Amino acid sequence: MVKETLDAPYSHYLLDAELSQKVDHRTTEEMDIDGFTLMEIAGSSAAKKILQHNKQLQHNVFLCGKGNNAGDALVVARYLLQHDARVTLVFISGTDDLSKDTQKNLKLLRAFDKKDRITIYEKWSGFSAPNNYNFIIDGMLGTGLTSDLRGDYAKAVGWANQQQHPVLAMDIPTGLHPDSGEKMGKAIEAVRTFSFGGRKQGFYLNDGPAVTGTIDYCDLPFPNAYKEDCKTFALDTDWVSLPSYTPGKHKYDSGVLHIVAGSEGLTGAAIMAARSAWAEGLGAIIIICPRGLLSVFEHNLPSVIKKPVGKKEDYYFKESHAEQVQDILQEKESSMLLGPGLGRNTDTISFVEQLLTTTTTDTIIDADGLWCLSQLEEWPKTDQANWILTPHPGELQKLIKDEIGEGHQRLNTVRKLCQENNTTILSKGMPGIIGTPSRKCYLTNYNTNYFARAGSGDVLAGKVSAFSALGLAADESCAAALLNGQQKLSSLQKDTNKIPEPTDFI
Ligand SMILES: NC(=O)C1=CN([C@@H]2O[C@H](COP(=O)(O)OP(=O)(O)OC[C@H]3O[C@@H](n4cnc5c(N)ncnc54)[C@H](OP(=O)(O)O)[C@@H]3O)[C@@H](O)[C@H]2O)[C@H](O)CC1
Ligand SMILES: [K+]
Repeated sequence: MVKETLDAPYSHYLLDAELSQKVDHRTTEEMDIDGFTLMEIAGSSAAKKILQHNKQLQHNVFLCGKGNNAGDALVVARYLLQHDARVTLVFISGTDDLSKDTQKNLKLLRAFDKKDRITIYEKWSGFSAPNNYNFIIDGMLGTGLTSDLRGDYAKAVGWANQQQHPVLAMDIPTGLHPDSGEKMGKAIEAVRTFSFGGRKQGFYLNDGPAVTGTIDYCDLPFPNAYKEDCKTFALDTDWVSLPSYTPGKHKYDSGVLHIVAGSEGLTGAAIMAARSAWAEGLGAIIIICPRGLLSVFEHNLPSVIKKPVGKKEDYYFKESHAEQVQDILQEKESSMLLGPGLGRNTDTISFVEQLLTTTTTDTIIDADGLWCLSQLEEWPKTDQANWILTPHPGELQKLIKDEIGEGHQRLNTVRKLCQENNTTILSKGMPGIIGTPSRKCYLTNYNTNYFARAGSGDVLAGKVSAFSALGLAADESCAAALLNGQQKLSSLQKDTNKIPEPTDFI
């Protein structure tokens, strides 16, 4: 099994609807903490955060469904009422069928209203918005969403999204699927989402990032052990430590990376990857290339050692080169980056197959290396070899020989592929997904669309390979590379409005 070392704190566990409901259920059943208490904790912590940021609240509109999500909103309403704000409640499904705890909270809210400051609409059709108000609070649907938005729910969401007033969502923007991040017909476009007891996986997939706004995590007293089934985590700089540079005594003590790359006309990718890896402080980078390309690398990469294979007239890798490459790899303990600019000759596919069949070196496979792999009937992976694959969506599709779809489907594909092949995958796209052999997946929490430019993939592959060569485990190498990109992006955005170029991430 590939060694995995990422260990997300519980605050970075991303729940799906099933796990949310299971954790909720176990807490009420086994810990004897009733749902009303959980609702009070959820709603009161959201209310306190709202009041902290907004001292002058005069009037707020609450859109309520009939389940417990509405109960959370009613708790918020009570706190705001206590701070003298007026409250308009709209019950999309009326009040006859409210869940038990939501019913209780409505009764309690009414008991707090001594100054006639609450207006209640029992159905959507009669609702007319007050002239002036601060926020729309979305308490229509949470984890109980089961299908595309029906009837008046869809109308209420459409209305809320057209208003100038910001929408604050309870737990999940109504209409967003908690697991897939897809809009179920329509979804509330929130400026802030108060997420109770755990952020939801769907916030980071598909439409999720566009509609959740700022996510405020509100803790609930759920025992950590109940979350152990969780297999999806948010990747963030606050819990993954990036490696710091420590020079070794000798160049071969400080991390060695072999880059097996290049074919005629395709040397740029390897040059970008080598520069990117070199910037992380490796002791040595050794480019292994077909001998005919030696002068290109000599000219462009003075700090890099070159080990050409084959004859002067070889401009791409052939099967007969595999043994020589394997001998070079065995000279030094190292990681290998296989793929940048390899080209797509039939002989190169055989070379890749032959090399992978024999090598036990930790291998990062990118670009044409992935293409060659996709042409093979079976992956020639030895049990001892640790692989990291770094496909963009098109390459992933080729690898599985099927459609992969958007974020959620891609997440499921990556999870399955990693487990079946005992490999780590850094799946590029929005979000970036790291998949591991144990089925655990990590999702990036920033706009990775900035990397969708030619050359970015080579820079990223260089970083993953550098961190692997520096001794990080496969999952950590991917995480460090993605977070390295996030840090560079945020310092670039602080200093300038320039559209980031791949070289900015070196
Ligand atoms: N996680 C926790 O521990 C806590 C969660 N809280 C909050 O509770 C919600 C989940 O509450 P739940 O009652 O299970 O579900 P919802 O409030 O989301 O709503 C379920 C009702 O919605 C109807 N429904 C479902 N899909 C649709 C749709 N597409 N269109 C219209 N209506 C829909 C459904 O009614 P049916 O009669 O149609 O079946 C449900 O009745 C969670 O998200 C948190 O906000 C607690 O307050 C704290 C602890
Ligand atoms: K909601």
